[in-house]
Parts: sequence; C-alpha cells; structure tokens
Amino acid sequence: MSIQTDNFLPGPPPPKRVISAAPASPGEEAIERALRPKLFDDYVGQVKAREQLQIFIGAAKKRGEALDHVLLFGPPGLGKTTLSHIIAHELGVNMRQTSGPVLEKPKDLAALLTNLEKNDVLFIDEIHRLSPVVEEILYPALEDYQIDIMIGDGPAARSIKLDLQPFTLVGATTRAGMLTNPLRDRFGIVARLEFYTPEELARIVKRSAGLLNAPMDADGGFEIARRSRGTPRIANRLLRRVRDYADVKGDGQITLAIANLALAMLDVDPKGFDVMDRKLLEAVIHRFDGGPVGLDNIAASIGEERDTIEDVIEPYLIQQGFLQRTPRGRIATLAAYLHLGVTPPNRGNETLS
Ligand SMILES: Nc1ncnc2c1ncn2[C@@H]1O[C@H](COP(=O)(O)OP(=O)(O)OP(=O)(O)O)[C@@H](O)[C@H]1O
Ligand SMILES: [Mg+2]
Repeated sequence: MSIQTDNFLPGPPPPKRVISAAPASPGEEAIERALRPKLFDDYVGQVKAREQLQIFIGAAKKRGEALDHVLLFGPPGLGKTTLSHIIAHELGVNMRQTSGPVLEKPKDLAALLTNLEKNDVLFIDEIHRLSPVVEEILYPALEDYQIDIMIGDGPAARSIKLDLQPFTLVGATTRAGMLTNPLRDRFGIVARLEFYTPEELARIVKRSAGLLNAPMDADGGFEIARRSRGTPRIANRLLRRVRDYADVKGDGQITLAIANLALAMLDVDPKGFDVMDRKLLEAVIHRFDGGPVGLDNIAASIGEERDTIEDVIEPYLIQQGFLQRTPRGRIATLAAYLHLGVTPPNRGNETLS
C-alpha cells in the first residue's frame, strides 16, 4: 500500500475532453472515414515513415511479392489506421481489419488468415492486446505462411498444418513497449508516427474544411492547427466545433477571431492544452512540489487512469517540453510553471530545465 496516496482524494470525474485523442462516438468515426486520405498524395507529414513505405511498397509490387510485415506505433489519432488503409490501397490488394481484443480464440485468427488472398493486408489494431494463445498462432503464419490448428477434442485431437497465401500483417499500437519480443522481431518494417507540426496540421485542416464545405481563412485554419496537440484527429474535431460556432455566432466564415472565441469556449488554451493537461501539470506542481512524482500518484490525484495518462495525456506534454520523464518520476519543467503563471521554486538546474 502506498502511504502517500491518502493525503489527497481523487478529484471529481474527469470532464469529457474535446481534445481527447480517441474517437468520441460512432458518429465521429463515420466523419473520420469521410475525411481519411486514401492515397499517399493526400497523407500529410510523417515524411520518414512515408518515404520508407513508398520504397518498400514499390519494391514488393515490382517483384509481385507480399510487403514485409509492418508495425505502426505512436499516440492515438496520428494516422495509424489511415496509413494501413493507404498501404493496402497502394499495394492494390484487399485489407481485412481486426483488433487484438476482438481476437479471443485461435480459431478467430485462423479463419481470418485462411481467407486472405495472395499479398493481401491483414490489419490488427491494438496488437499489444493479443492474447498469448492467439499470438502463438501468428508466429508461424508470419514466418512461413503456415498455421498449426487443432482439430477435435480430447485424446482424438490432432494438429494439422495449413498453408496460407503470402500476406502482409500491419500491426498498430500506441505502445510498442508492450509487444512481446518474439512478436516485435517478426516485423520487417517498423514505423514510428510523430506528432505533426502546426504547418502540417494546417494543411490537414484546410483539406478537411474543403471536404466539409466550411468557409475558412488561412489565419483561422492555422489557429485551429496550432491548438490541436499535434494530432490530426483533434484538428478535424476542433475544426467541426469551430465551424458550429461560426455558423451560430458568426456568418459561417471561420476566421482567426471566431477560432479564438470558439477555442476559448472549448477550454482549449493557446498551447492547445485542455482541462486534463492543465490538471496534470497543476497536480505535479502544487501537490508534488514539481516532482519527481510517480505515475500512480498522478493518476490518483487527478482521477484519471494510468494508461490514459501514459498513452494520451503525457506524450504531448513531454514532446512539448512541459513535463519530463525521469527514472524517479515525472517532473514539471520551467515552461510548465510559466504557462500556468506559477512562480518556479529556486532550485537551480536540478529539477527544472
Ligand atoms: N497524415 C494525415 N493526413 C491527413 N489526415 C490524417 C492524417 N493522419 C490522420 N488523419 C486524420 O485523422 C483521423 C484519425 O486518424 P487515424 O484513425 O488513422 O488515427 P490512429 O492513429 O489510427 O488512431 P488510434 O490510435 O485511435 O486508432 C483520420 O480520420 C484522418 O482523417
Ligand atoms: Mg486507429
């Protein structure tokens, strides 16, 4: 038992985040599909991953072979699912889609694998959540395009080998660290998706505004882009909320003034941080003297799950230099104090940077 945690009670339930990186509803998923680029030409940013993939896809097509297995990793909403569709599209093959938690039994995976046609793509989302028995089936499939399946029960049970068509597994995960080593080793191509720059997001927002028929000027678009936490999913969501605001409070045109007002109403601050981001930074600064503080203590303090903090909230704060991850815990940086308007303690360079 931690003795520290009873000094503070968990806060009220966390507010619903407009800038949460996960899709909010089935309705939002449908809109996302409509805005999802289908070709590399429309896929903005991720230059490194895209260049690599374009070369390997070109080579595989030239030889008429299946593309090597691809692992895509990075925080939610950066374009992993989008990229997997583009890979299949550019290869000119079918894509079948599933996810780690959905594949409960070995036979679920076996059914998918045996239905694949030559060089098809199998996309497994949240691949870090595959059960060990399912993962076992996957190894020989990835290595030799073969699976061993059990037929029958009890003493009469026997294992048979089935040949598969050559195929490409595209796995997506928000946490490469949670993959088992044997699984990770079987991916020939590993692409890490990075947060987008405001300029890249501005291109995405402009394209989406066009598709949504939303009149927008460049400054309005850039303001939305700048406050989207480096994440296309958030950029598209903020665009839709700002458009609503423009329709009701203005004349429908998305301008800088309208964007500023709408984003202030949504509690997205000038750095693109929302209530949860600020709550986290405030907790580290006020309740833990700026850190170092462990993830569990932060989680208890702000009433948010550890995994959500690690996968969704902190990667951007760390990337932007507001939080540091050290072996002893999280530390608020000088930028965090300044952003919240708190006077930093005078501790030299030991904990502040
Ligand atoms: N590079 C990009 N260019 C243009 N739009 C993009 C790009 N990446 C993502 N998007 C947009 O962002 C939305 C979310 O992307 P996507 O669903 O691919 O994210 P993800 O990484 O799979 O997220 P999750 O981890 O939650 O599954 C898509 O609907 C798409 O419109
Ligand atoms: Mg996805």
